[in-house]
Amino acid sequence: MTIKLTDQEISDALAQLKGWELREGKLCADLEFENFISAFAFMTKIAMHAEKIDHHPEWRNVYRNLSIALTTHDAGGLSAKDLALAHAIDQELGR
Ligand SMILES: C[C@H](O)[C@H](O)[C@H]1CNC2=NC(N)=NC(=O)C2=N1
Repeated sequence: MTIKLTDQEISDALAQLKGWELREGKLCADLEFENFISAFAFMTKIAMHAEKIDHHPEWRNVYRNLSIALTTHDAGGLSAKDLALAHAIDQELGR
């Protein structure tokens, strides 16, 4: 069972993360790319990383837009794994 972050831990983490916000208990970001292929190429890179760390995003892609929501199913909320994946996504974005 993965340990769920406390509200304080989440608040502290959000202060470190730019472009992410808490929505309905999930760590969310809305991204816009140059075109569909750029968005999908990004998703492919993140998919490979997610598989490597065995932690997967919930996401919705419409054309060049990608909405990401991170949560840890077996913690019933946010865990350190979500923060790590958010940082990996930001690194891939170069932000
Ligand atoms: C069986 C498999 O290891 C688990 O389902 C992993 C895979 N990826 C996961 N991803 C996310 N976001 N939350 C999980 O609890 C989770 N658990």
